[in-house]
Amino acid sequence: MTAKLTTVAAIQMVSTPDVAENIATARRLVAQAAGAGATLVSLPEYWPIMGMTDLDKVSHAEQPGDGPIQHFMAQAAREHGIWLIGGTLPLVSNDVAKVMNTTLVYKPDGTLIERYDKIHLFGFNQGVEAYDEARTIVPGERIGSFEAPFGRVGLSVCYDLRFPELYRAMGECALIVVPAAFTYTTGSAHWEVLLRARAIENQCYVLAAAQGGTHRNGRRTFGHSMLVDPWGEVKAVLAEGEGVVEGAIDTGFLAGVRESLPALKHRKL
Ligand SMILES: O=C(O)CCC(=O)C(=O)O
Repeated sequence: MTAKLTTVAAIQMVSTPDVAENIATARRLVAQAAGAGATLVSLPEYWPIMGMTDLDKVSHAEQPGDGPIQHFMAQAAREHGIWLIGGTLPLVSNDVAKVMNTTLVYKPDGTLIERYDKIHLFGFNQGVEAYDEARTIVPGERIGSFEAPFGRVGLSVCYDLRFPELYRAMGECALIVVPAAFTYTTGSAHWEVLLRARAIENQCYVLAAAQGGTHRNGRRTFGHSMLVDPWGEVKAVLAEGEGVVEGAIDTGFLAGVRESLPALKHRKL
């Protein structure tokens, strides 16, 4: 296979409770990424709505295939001719009190090609800081991936990053994406090491688009959107605030890492 270079981008946001405002921000940052040459762009987890209570996400959930958030994503993919990984948005679930935390993937012609519902729901209680996604989210049950021109792309969301068996179950991917809204507390301790570990053990690129900053309800997210290469090196990173992180997927480098250190072939289990 001839080596191929593809520019990819992670969008970092500090999303607000205002869906229209977040769509306007995403529109501007996706255009910036595409203008700089990215042909695959990922938005962060909960990019259309953050900084309220978790329960408020339920009232903003869209029906699959309908609503301003999905309309924007399909239109942005088509307008820029990019693969768009739509971070996550709240979609209605079969429980009226809960949503699915969902990644939708659009092809460059704006067609929806994949849906992944976050499987692992975050729970954390340190006394002053506590989260329990299971109160408002229904977990997904199906692994998500799709074929891009440079290879297979595996889908995961935020807390999923802590479960290496999910990535093994995807099969060999050239790229794993991790839209996230990591807490500042757990992110400063674990985010980079987990992303680099997933890249090293799966010998693939990892693109993580994050929320990064202080949201209107006072919640602080860790940011540090990044691209990690299959050797585990961080190629690009943005610590905090809105912006775009860009880098290249190099299939020649990927093949070289797998050839010189054939750990994936040496698996016994
Ligand atoms: O795993 C973590 O430390 C953070 C996860 C998280 O914030 C989430 O899944 O929303």
